[in-house]
Amino acid sequence: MRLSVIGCGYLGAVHAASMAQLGHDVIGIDVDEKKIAALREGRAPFYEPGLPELLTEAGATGRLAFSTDMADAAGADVHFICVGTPQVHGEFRADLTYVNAATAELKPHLRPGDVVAGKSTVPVGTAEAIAASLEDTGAILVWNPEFLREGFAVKDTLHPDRLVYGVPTDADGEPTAEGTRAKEILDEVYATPLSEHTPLVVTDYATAQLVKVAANSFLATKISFINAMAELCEATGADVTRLADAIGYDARIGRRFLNAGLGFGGGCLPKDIRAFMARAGELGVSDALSFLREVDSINMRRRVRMVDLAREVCQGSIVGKRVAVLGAAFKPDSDDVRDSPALSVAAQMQLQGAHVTVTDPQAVANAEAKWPDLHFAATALEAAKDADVVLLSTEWAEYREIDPDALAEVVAHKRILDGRNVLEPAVWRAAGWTYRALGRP
Ligand SMILES: NC(=O)C1=CN([C@@H]2O[C@H](COP(=O)(O)OP(=O)(O)OC[C@H]3O[C@@H](n4cnc5c(N)ncnc54)[C@H](O)[C@@H]3O)[C@@H](O)[C@H]2O)C=CC1
Ligand SMILES: O=C(O)[C@H]1O[C@H](OP(=O)(O)OP(=O)(O)OC[C@H]2O[C@@H](n3ccc(=O)[nH]c3=O)[C@H](O)[C@@H]2O)[C@H](O)[C@@H](O)[C@@H]1O
Repeated sequence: MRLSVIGCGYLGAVHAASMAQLGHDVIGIDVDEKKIAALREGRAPFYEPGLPELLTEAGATGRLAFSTDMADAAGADVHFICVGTPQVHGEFRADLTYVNAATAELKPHLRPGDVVAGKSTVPVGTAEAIAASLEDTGAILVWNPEFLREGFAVKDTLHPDRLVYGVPTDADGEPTAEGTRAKEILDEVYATPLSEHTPLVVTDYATAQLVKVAANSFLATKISFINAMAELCEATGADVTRLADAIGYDARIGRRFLNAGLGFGGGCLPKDIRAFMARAGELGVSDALSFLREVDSINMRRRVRMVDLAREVCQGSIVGKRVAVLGAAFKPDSDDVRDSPALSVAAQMQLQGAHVTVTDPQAVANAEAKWPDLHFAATALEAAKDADVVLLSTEWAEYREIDPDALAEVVAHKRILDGRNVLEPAVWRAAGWTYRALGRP
């Protein structure tokens, strides 16, 4: 099939390349000329494992092209909307400027029967408004939320846990004739994953939009739950990692997403729970989501607590202290620094008078662009030179496996803060280090 993917960021670039890999003819559109220039040369504009290979393979087939001109989307059977929906500065709600602009720019190029598939994460009600705005084109809007994780984006796109289509429905909630037609077209797009027995949920617009923010809210809640337990562990001398293991053996709870530490960041979970709260307020049901306020607060408290912990290990003050921060990305295997807990803590410590040097295997350039006042180093050993305290803030494999003796050679004081609860305390203590973590003795 002929597909267009509008917005070629972390979601769209992977979606475009993956769809070409599935055998479709794909045109990726973005307003960012640099991004499109890189993609045209078969280079990934950001770090995502597997994407460079996919771009090379799919590019070689001639099925994958990129453009900054929306007119090049004309003629596609399905147009995927993958533009950003960031948090409005200073408010909780989502900024729909890009979604609205992209659909308005696409509109003149739509033919009756074309499918427009929204993948961006939006407040419930957005799909209905877009469908109304496109009504006179005869195109059919489907809401097709995306659940990929950065770092696993290629695998998650080619082998998703589930697919969700929000289609036009009648008064009984059943797909209309247009809804059924759109489902058939999307089934063709996703024929390969569907043939792998990927569960498919076909529903109305409102449910499809809510599925996405409900899923992210649940994940955020799970992380904040274990971080709340970490606070209790800290007050009682208990170990949150053992607690997570023990409750995680209950299949109803499950161990995944129970890793306590610096909490969640990134371009999605924080802004999605806030936008969800804002939307609930507009709908007059803010009480239903008041718990998300606490989820957010628990999460943000972790960052503050980590700065306090640094102060504690430095005998009460970090002023003038050299702090090495291992990790800038919001999670390992990504160069994304949007709302990164690592950088947020690094910046706080710097603001409070510490001399902070940050390193990351992939995210230094993005981090430097966002926080030019911080110092950066290429490697952990370089960052840790003469450090009074080292903070492991993003659990990249190379930091999890770092040798305490090698690190000891370069630091001024052997003090390690394990912001992700991934180091073995006994090993570090045996090597003469002061080891501290959030929720672990
Ligand atoms: N990053 C992720 O892992 C996931 C993101 N999402 C959602 O997908 C959406 C996109 O997220 P990301 O890819 O992370 O954002 P991003 O910021 O990396 O990419 C958005 C892209 O849209 C482009 N764009 C903006 N206006 C445009 C227009 N009028 N026409 C064409 N392109 C335009 C931007 O230049 C940018 O390259 C958001 O709603 C996000 O919540 C959903 C699931 C996973
Ligand atoms: O909507 C989105 O964009 C995506 O948001 C998240 O994916 P992502 O942001 O890539 O990363 P996660 O793996 O969910 O991690 C988010 C944050 O939570 C933190 N985290 C994760 C797991 C955990 O146990 N503890 C924890 O603190 C991570 O360090 C990271 O900062 C969801 O997992 C995806 O399903 C969703 O599609």
